[in-house]
Amino acid sequence: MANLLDGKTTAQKIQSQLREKIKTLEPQRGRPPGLAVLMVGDNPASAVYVRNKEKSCERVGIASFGQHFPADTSQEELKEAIANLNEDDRVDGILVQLPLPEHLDAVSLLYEIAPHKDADGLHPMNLGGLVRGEKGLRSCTPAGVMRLLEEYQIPLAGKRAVVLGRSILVGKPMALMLLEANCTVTVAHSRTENLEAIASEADILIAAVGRPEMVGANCIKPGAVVIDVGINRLEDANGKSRLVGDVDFQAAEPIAGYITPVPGGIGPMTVAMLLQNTVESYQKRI
Ligand SMILES: NC(=O)c1ccc[n+]([C@@H]2O[C@H](COP(=O)([O-])OP(=O)(O)OC[C@H]3O[C@@H](n4cnc5c(N)ncnc54)[C@H](OP(=O)(O)O)[C@@H]3O)[C@@H](O)[C@H]2O)c1
Ligand SMILES: Nc1nc(=O)c2c([nH]1)NC[C@@H]1CN(c3ccc(C(=O)N[C@@H](CCC(=O)O)C(=O)O)cc3)CN21
Repeated sequence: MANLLDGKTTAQKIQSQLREKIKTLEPQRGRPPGLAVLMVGDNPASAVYVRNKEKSCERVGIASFGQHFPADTSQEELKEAIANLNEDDRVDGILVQLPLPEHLDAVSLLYEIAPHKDADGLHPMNLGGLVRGEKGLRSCTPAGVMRLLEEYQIPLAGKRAVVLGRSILVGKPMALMLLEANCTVTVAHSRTENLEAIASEADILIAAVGRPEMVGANCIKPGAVVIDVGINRLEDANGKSRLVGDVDFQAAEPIAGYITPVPGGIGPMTVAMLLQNTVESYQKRI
C-alpha cells in the first residue's frame, strides 16, 4: 500500500509558522496582512476554496476582504473592483476565483491585478518570472504540490514527471516547476493519444483534469508518486455529496508508492500557499 502524503497536517504546520510571523510583524506594521478574494457566480470547487480560505485567514491573523458578485456582473465592474483593491493599502493579496462565467474574459482581468499583489501568481509578469526561473509569486496549487513533495523528501532530479492537464491555473505552471526541479516533464491533455501508456511511464504523476476518478490502475507505474489535484463534488444515491479527486484512490493506492488523498491532500496545501504569498507581499510592502 502507498504511503499517504498528508497535505492537511503539512498545511497546518505552515499556517502555524505564518501565524508566528504575523504576530511579530503586525505590531511593527500597525495592521495585519490583507487578502481580497473576488468570486463571481457559483462554482462548487470555488465555494469550498472560499470557505476554507476565510477560516484559515482568521486562524493565522490575515484580514479577509471577500467580495461575492452575481453571475451577470460585467467585465467593467470587475475591472473597477480590482483597481480599487490595487489602491487599497490594507490589501496585500488579490485573487480572482476561476473559472469565471462564460461572458467574462479571465485573461484580461488577470492583467489588471497589480503584479506585487498577485497572490495567485497568475499575472503575466509572475508567470513570465516562472518561465525564466526567477523568484517571485507562484501559482498556489503547483507551489503546494512542490512544497508537499519537499516535505516528504521525494527525489525529483532526473525523474520522469507526467502532468495531466494544461490549464494556466494548474497544469502549465506545474510543468514549469517540475522542470525547474530537474524532472523530465511530459504534459498530456484532452487531445493526447495513448494517455494511459504515457501516464504509466511516470515516476511522478500529477492529475489535474477535473474528471472524477479518471486516473485508474492502468495509468500508474508501480511505486509511482501520485498527486491528485482534482476536486470534484459527486452526489451519491441518497443525494449526499462528497469530494473526490481525479484519481481512483481505491485502485491507485495498492500500486502507487506515495499518494495524496482528497480531501486532505493538495486542497489544504493550496490554501497554505495562498496565505504564504499574501504574507510575502505584506513583508515586501513599505
Ligand atoms: N486542489 C486544488 O487546490 C485545486 C486547485 C485548482 C483546481 N483544482 C481542481 O483540479 C482540477 C483541474 O482544474 P483546472 O483548473 O486545471 O481545470 P481546467 O481548466 O478545466 O483544465 C483541465 C485540463 O484537463 C484536460 N483534460 C480534460 N479532460 C481530459 C481527458 N479526458 N483526458 C486528458 N486531459 C483532459 C484539459 O485539456 P484541454 O486543455 O485539451 O481542454 C485541460 O487542460 C479540477 O477538478 C479543479 O477543481 C484543484
Ligand atoms: N484563482 C483561483 N485559484 C485557485 O487556486 C482556485 C480557483 N481560482 N478556483 C477554484 C479552484 C479549486 N481550489 C480549491 C478547492 C478546494 C480546496 C480545499 O481546501 N479543499 C479541502 C476541502 C475540504 C472540505 O471542505 O471538504 C481538501 O481537503 O481538499 C482548496 C482549493 C482552488 N482553486
